[in-house]
Amino acid sequence: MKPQPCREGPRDLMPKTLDGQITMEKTPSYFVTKDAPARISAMSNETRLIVVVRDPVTRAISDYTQTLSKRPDIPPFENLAFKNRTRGLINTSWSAIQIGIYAKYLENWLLSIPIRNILFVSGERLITDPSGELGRVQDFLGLKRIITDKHFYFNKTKGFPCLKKAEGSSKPHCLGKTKGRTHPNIDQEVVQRLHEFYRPFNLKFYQMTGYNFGWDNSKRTDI
Ligand SMILES: Nc1ncnc2c1ncn2[C@@H]1O[C@H](COP(=O)(O)OS(=O)(=O)O)[C@@H](OP(=O)(O)O)[C@H]1O
Repeated sequence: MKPQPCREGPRDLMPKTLDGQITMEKTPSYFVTKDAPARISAMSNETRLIVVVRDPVTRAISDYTQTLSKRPDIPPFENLAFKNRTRGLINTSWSAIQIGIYAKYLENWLLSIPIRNILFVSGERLITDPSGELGRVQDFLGLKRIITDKHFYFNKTKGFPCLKKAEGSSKPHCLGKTKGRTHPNIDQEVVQRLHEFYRPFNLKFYQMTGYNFGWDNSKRTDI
């Protein structure tokens, strides 16, 4: 059977772009969607990807916190994270755990997209140095560095950097309530076991991207 033309592909859903304009689309789940790389590559070989990654252990806890906010009756993180806690067997079929195996997903992307077309942004540095990370984003997209540290301030109440002025307004703007939630306290032994679990995958990811994200307490190097 011949493949049918894809009608509702990402391109059909995007606004028309004039020369000199860049259209951006943000769908975090693309990173872990098997067919996304080939479909995006078939759509245009000029597509650039920006992937924000954070320590997979924190990511798993953040993912759990998000689910917990919608379904407060779910079991504790510690129960979901293991297939067998006594034996320290991690439940890799739980999506919160699986998505953090970044190297596995990146391998699939690299079958369709050259690594030079992918920018990896450190989720940790996006918080500690938002203008630095956004500087890299602007360079990667071939844009003039318009956004600088002058645009941000640290909001103590939110506990995160916020914009001094939102676009089209003179008022400060922080991200909404669903960004920067307080995480539940997780048993430190479980956190430790998860760090051990991710370590080889993280090291592979550092090798593939050429950047040590510093999630394994080893020396961090700049891109
Ligand atoms: N400036 C600023 N303000 C608030 N939050 C910030 C900021 N920069 C990065 N972060 C981190 O972004 C995390 C939420 O992103 P999401 O996981 O919802 O992103 S997405 O679902 O992939 O779109 C969110 O994760 P949680 O802390 O677990 O809520 C934040 O840690």
